[in-house]
This record gives sequence, C-alpha cells and structure tokens, in this order.
Amino acid sequence: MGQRLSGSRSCLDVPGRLLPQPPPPPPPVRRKLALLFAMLCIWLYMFLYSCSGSCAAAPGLLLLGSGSRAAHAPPALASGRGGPPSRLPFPAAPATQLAPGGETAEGAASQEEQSPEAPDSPSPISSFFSGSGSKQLPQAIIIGVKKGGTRALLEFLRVHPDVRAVGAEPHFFDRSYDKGLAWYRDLMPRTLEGQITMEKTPSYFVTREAPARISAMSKDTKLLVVVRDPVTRAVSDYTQTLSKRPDIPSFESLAFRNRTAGLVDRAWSAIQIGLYAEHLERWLRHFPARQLLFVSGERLVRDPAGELGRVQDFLGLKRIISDKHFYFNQTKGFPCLKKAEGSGRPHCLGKTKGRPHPEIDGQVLRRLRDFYRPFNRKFYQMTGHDFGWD
Ligand SMILES: Nc1ncnc2c1ncn2[C@@H]1O[C@H](COP(=O)(O)OS(=O)(=O)O)[C@@H](OP(=O)(O)O)[C@H]1O
Repeated sequence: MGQRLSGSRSCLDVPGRLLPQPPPPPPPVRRKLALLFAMLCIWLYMFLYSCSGSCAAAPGLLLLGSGSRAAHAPPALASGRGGPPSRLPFPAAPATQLAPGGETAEGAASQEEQSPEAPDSPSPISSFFSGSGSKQLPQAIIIGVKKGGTRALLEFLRVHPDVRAVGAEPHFFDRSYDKGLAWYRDLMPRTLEGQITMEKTPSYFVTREAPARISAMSKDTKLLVVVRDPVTRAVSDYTQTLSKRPDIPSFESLAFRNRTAGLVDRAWSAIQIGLYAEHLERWLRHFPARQLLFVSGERLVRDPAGELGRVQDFLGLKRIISDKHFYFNQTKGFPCLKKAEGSGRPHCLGKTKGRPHPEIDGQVLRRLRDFYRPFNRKFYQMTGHDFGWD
C-alpha cells in the first residue's frame, strides 16, 4: 500500500483507463470494521445461545474481572473435580424428618420448590458463559432452618462472583437420594476452578438421614444454618401453611396438646423444627462443629452485610458482598439487593418472603417462649453464641 501511494503512478492517476472502483479503506478503518464485525458475530452468537433454551446457571459478568479464585477455593471434595462417585454409599431408604409421628415431608419442606423464589434464569450474557467449567457436587449447603431466612442468604450469596448456586431446592438428601449423586451433580450449575457450588434445602436440618448422607458425599462439606427465634419461626411456618390451606385450625389450637394445662404439642412440625439443639446433636455426630456456621435470621434482616461478612469468611471467600450491595426497601420492609445476580436490576425477595403474620394470642406466645427457653439455652451453649431470643 505504501509503495502504491508513494509510487509515481496509481490507478487513480489514470482516469478512464480502469473501471472506476471505490478506493480501498485506509488500514485503521479496515481494522475498525473487522473489529466491529467480530463484535457483531460475538453478540449474535450470544443472542442465539441464550435463545436456545439453555437453563444452566452460569457465572455472572463479574467473573471476568474477579482475578484469581484458586486462593479462595474450599477444601477439595473427596470425589474430586469432575469425578463424583455415582453409586450411593449405602442403599437409600426413605428419609425420616423429625421424631416418629412428628413430621410429614410437607411440614418440614419449605414448599418453595413448587414455585421457586429464584429459578435459574441466567441473563443472555451469563448463559453465554455457561458452556465453560464443569458441574460439581456442592461444597457448601444451606441445610436450614425452614423459614429462617434461607432464601435471603442464598440470593445474597449468589451476588458473589465465586459462588454458583442452584436456584430451586434440590431435596436430594431427603427425597431423592435413591437417584444417586450423579443425578444430584447434574442439577448443579457449572463452575470454574475456585468457584463454590451451593444449594439450599431447609428440610435437611430436620431429616434424620441427612447428616450421614451429606458426610458420605464429602466429610468436608460446609454447612450453613440460618436460625431464627423459634416462636417467630413457628408463626411464619404456620402463616405459610395458612396461605395454602386457609381452613386449617388456629395456631393457638395447633400449638397445644392441652391448652388449659399449657401442654405444648412438640409433635407439630411448626413446633418441632424449632428444637434446634436436638437437631444439631445429630449433625455433630457426623461433622465437627467448625464445619457448621449459624447465621442469625434476625441479623440477616437488620444487617445483611454484617452477616454476609461472616459467611464469606466461613466459606473462604474474599469479602466482596458489603453494604454497597443492599438497600432497605420501605414498601417491602426488608433489605433488598441493588443488583441481582444475572439481571443487574434491583431485586427484593418475592411476596411469600416477609409476609405479614396473623396476630397470635399473647399468652400463647409467652407459653411458647417458656417452652423453648431451655432448648435455646442449650443451643447457645452448643454453638457458643447467644442469639438473644429470650
Ligand atoms: N431480605 C429479606 N426479604 C424477605 N424476607 C426475608 C429477608 N431476610 C430474611 N427474610 C425472612 O425469610 C423468611 C423466609 O425464610 P426462608 O427463605 O428460609 O423460607 S423457606 O423455608 O425457604 O420457605 C421470611 O419469613 P416471613 O417474614 O415469615 O415471611 C422473612 O422474614
């Protein structure tokens, strides 16, 4: 090109002797056009990819700029990356939730799975990246408690670029254990090296078989439990059931075996789930205390960033989620995310989270507080933390 321009004659110098042709664009313009074309191709590919119905959860955009994550990787799973045992460590038996006669699967389940609060709905851009990485068994699980604030914790954690979580509740260790670990792993989103795979199923905390089953998957699994004042939790649980079956008896009548005698019905799931010390005992037979983190459901509402700070430390994650990520939504009366994972838009939890509770007789609430007090004290001792419910 340079020669042509600097030479004595060019085709432009001889009008009429050659067919008229548009001049070739100068090099910088051509480079820009090529770049523009490449960008257009990438955009088109991403668009087509996201329209193809791929629902696998995928790393968010932040992933691109988050630097090395290997430094924050949790202990490796016994099964290793990409190679989980697909056979069950022992034959699957139906899972038992709580004491005999005390619980039905429905009572312990959050019922979220029927209308997941946060289905996997990756943005087109995150879908684009979902092809990379591999599916791993979770290294950390939110095991409970139902109505403790488990959805809030998972949604907040998903903002972290090193956390990838399945949106709906898998219920593997209580309801689908016979499907095998390969089935379970397949539910998980793809992760890159150093990213943590997570799920939440609050009924695990009260499922007898869950501790042994999770430990058989990996002894290193980190367990998170969001706990909330058991009395408020019971009312929240009841509120959920009432919303589905408005004809159920009153909270006051369900809470007692004999109301006049003040005999609390601890077989009622709404009551029994709140006996945290008893459930925790079973977990401690399979996991060392250092592998469990108890998140305060109350503090998660009051100071989400503070509680998320503890959680990030526990998971070995860089402290990225901070005050900057939250705002208090006056209408909802709860903290919400300024930018949700995937969409980048402000996001509050759905209307089944943070709903008003029916008014409960004050005397009944006081009796329940007395009932729970010794269990709460024991729980404070076991965890080394006073949650201030008394
Ligand atoms: N930020 C934010 N927004 C909305 N709600 C919040 C939030 N943080 C905690 N909570 C509390 O979470 C309670 C529901 O708990 P879970 O998500 O564990 O419920 S479930 O077991 O999965 O059904 C829910 O209980 P209710 O208030 O009874 O609806 C909330 O009090």
